[in-house]
This record gives sequence, structure tokens and C-alpha cells, in this order.
Amino acid sequence: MEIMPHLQIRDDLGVHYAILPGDPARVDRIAEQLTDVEELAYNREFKSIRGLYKGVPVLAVSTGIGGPSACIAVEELARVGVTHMIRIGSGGALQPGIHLGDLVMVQGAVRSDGASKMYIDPVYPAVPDFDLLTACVTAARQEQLPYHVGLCRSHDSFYTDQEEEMRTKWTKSGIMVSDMETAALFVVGRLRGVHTASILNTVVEYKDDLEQNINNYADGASRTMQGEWDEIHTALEACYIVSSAE
Ligand SMILES: O=P(O)(O)O[C@H]1O[C@H](CO)[C@@H](O)[C@H]1O
Ligand SMILES: O=c1cc[nH]c(=O)[nH]1
Repeated sequence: MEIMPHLQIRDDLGVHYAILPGDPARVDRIAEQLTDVEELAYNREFKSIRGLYKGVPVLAVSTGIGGPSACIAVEELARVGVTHMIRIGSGGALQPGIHLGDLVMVQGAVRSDGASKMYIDPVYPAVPDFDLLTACVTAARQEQLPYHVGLCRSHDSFYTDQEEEMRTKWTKSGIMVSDMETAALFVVGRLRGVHTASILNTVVEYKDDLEQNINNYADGASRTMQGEWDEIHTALEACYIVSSAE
């Protein structure tokens, strides 16, 4: 038996599905939708629990902010036998018509991060697993949740002097939303043979004040908290759909 150096979880858990928020506080809110919850470890930004969703064993593990810590989580989860990973993140809309709390199911990610480039050439695509993405879309449609399917831009920068120009550039290219971890998850997951998907809860609307809106989310603003509940529910249902088909 081995203990993973960063997640501090054992390699004999025998769980195939993991839900991955960035924020450790979101792990506790995932626990509310699970039964038989057990806290496994809380080391650095990585908080890990195990529980059941409709009888399916699931892990919830926070990945922290940005590609480097997300890659560490993906690598160590793959080493303990997790085969399906769904990010449930927060993001900022880059297009009009995407409202607070709407879900964006990511179909592909622009690799504006550094971590995925440490693994492989930037021409390598950052795309989700088709069946897992389909299961997420099926789940959201089933529950009649507000959702979109489109592209995201995963970035490493929040406070550079070029943020406004970067956002305008990606808006013009039809990118739907920004986050910081999806590209790294898709690339490293693909290289390690893991099925990945990413669902982003919109916490900043197009052209709205980025910092103010992220503060509102941290304060528990109701539409973004509803979006968070919806993305957790969608990801758990997707795990159930995929596990039932196996
Ligand atoms: O809410 P999470 O999942 O952390 O996602 C988003 O929020 C953080 C930035 O505020 C970044 O990690 C970004 O990807
Ligand atoms: O632009 C944004 C907004 C929210 N979260 C991000 O990572 N980027």
C-alpha cells in the first residue's frame, strides 16, 4: 500500500469516479449530495472525501487554483485507480447570453496555461472524453438545467496588465468562458488514459466586474450557489449514467 505524496490518500481505495472542484470548501458542499461520506485527507489545497451517489462510490478532491496543482491531483488520482474525472469549476463568461449560475459543458479548451505545455507541445488538443461529456449533457438536459456547450480558455494569469485585451481576443474567437484548470485536466488526463470532462458554473457574466463577482460568489450569492449545486448534481448523475452503462 502506498500513500500519494500530495493528496495523502491510499492507493487501495478502489474508486473509479472523482469529482474535482478547485476550492476545498466546495468538497463539503459535494458531501451534501452523497451518502456514507468519509473524510480521507486534507493536505495543502487537496481535500479528499469518499462517498456514495446512488450506490456508486465517488471521490471528491479539490485541486486548488491553476494547472500545476490540478496536474498533481490528476496524476495521483490516476495512480490510485481513478478512471473518470469531472471538474466542477467556476468560470467567467466571455460571451453575452450566459447568465450567472448557467453551466458550461466544456467541449475543448484553449491551452493558455503553462502546466499542460510542460507535458506536450501546444498543438496537442485539450478535449474531454466524448462519452463523459455526453453523459454530463444528458444529465443536465434530464434535469432541465440551464446549460451551454462550448469552448473555454484556461489561463494562468489573473492580474496581468493584458487581461482586458486577452478577454477581448478570446471573445472574438468564440470562446465561451474562462477558467484556470480545464486545459491541464484534459491534456494530462488524455496522456494518462483517464476519461475527463469539465463543467463550469458561471460566476461572472460577460463584461461584468470580475473581482466584484468573484467576491459575490465567495459570499454565497444565490444564483451562483444554485449553479454550483447544479454542476455537482450533473457531475454525479454523469458518473451514475456512465457506471450503469459499464
Ligand atoms: O472555482 P474554481 O474551481 O477554483 O475555478 C476558478 O476559480 C479560481 C479563480 O478564482 C480558479 O481556480 C478558476 O479556475
Ligand atoms: O475570467 C475568469 C473568471 C473566473 N475564473 C477564472 O478563472 N477566470
